[in-house]
Amino acid sequence: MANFPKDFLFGVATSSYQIEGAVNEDGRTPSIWDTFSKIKGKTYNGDTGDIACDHYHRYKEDIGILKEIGVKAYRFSIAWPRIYPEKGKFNQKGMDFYKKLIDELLKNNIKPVATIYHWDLPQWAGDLGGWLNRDSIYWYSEYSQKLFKEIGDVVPMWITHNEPWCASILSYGIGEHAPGHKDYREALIAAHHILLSHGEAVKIFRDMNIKESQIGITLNLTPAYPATEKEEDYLAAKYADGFSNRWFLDPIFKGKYPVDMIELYKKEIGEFDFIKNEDLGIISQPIDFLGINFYSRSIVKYDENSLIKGEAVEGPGKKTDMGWEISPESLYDLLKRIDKEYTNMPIYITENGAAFKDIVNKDEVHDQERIEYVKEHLKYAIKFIEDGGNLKGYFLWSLLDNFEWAYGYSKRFGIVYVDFETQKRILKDSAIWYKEVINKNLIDN
Ligand SMILES: N=[N+]=NCCCCNC(=O)[C@@H]1[C@H]2[C@H](O)[C@@H](O)[C@H](O)[C@@H](CO)[C@@H]12
Repeated sequence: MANFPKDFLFGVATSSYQIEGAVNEDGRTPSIWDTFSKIKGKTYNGDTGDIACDHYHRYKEDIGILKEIGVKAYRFSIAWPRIYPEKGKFNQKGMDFYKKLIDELLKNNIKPVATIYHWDLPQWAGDLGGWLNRDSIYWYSEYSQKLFKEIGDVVPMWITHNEPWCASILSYGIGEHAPGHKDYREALIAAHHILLSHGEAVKIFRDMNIKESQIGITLNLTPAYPATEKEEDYLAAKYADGFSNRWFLDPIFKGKYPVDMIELYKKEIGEFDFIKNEDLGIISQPIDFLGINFYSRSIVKYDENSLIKGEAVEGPGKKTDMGWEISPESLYDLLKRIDKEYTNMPIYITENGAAFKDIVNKDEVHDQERIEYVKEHLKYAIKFIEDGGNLKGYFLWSLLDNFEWAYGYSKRFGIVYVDFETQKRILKDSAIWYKEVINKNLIDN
């Protein structure tokens, strides 16, 4: 048996484009994901977020489920295209949806945790170059300042960005996510402007002196391990760590980009002329907490021909339906590393969870693999806390089965099953198990 601290914050997480639907309602205009998902071949089966979990209309029912599970906090994201459907034009109706959502959460004694940006950039911004345009920091500043004014007093935890790595590298470099570009220089420019917009939003938040509220950022961090004891594989792991983790951690916590990665990238992308003198000082504004999204680790072997001198090899552990190795001990390694090398400010695991092939049988879903996945990761979370680690909460990804980006509806991460034909919700065994963990504040072995 392993106990959590008494004030440990148990939550679940979702994001706007993945669950809301209602993409043309109350003034919302398209995001880059509305556009991208309609391009043939970009998403599994041509799936889009047009309807998703119809959460825009069913939010009261879904908050009722949060209440039933007993979560203390709910991490959701705000759809920028609902708030500013056109450049510079605020949409009160879009804002009113989130005010109603937050009111319902507070009525149910659930702490709202708002992510300002979870990848659904308004298409009007995409048309102006998106995150490649340095003006994106002004568009984002106007957006975040308006949110702080409208709901700053009822949202105790703000997350500026969800996974800058995915919003830049996966989207402008690898091309798997919107807008689907495959240009590594673009990817680093986008990453820089996203980080810069984070720093500007933190400055605005501080200047507004919003009481009883904290601000941070969520990074997806993937610990990298060498495939063998060979020196070249250790080098490959170092570069993989720079590619996934240090490129974002270092500017935020050390006020500089990692020199080894700048040297490595310079050959490919040329000069870093998009970085202005004052930028790193803005990016490294002090924050109140770090959000970490953890799913798996990477194991790499040296590869002379790859940009980052390495290629991933399959790990020995069991896999989730995403093909990601289940490696809970890597979460412990990661947390210890962050604590030792970066910060001992409060950390929240803002996403952790797994996709498995769920089968409905007489309105029940026996997802024991998902229970085991979450249980093992929570055990290592407790181990870190028992070491003195400043881990303050855990948000399970996700509340509902939802639109899994390029995988569409083919991958189910929810602890609540969604029948997308009928929109019926069914609590999986993992939801019942999580309810018990929260209620008892401990993990049974
Ligand atoms: N190097 N490297 N690799 C990074 C691999 C990215 C892993 N995917 C994520 O973190 C996304 C996060 C997202 O917030 C959520 O919107 C997604 O639904 C979940 C599930 O996919 C996770």
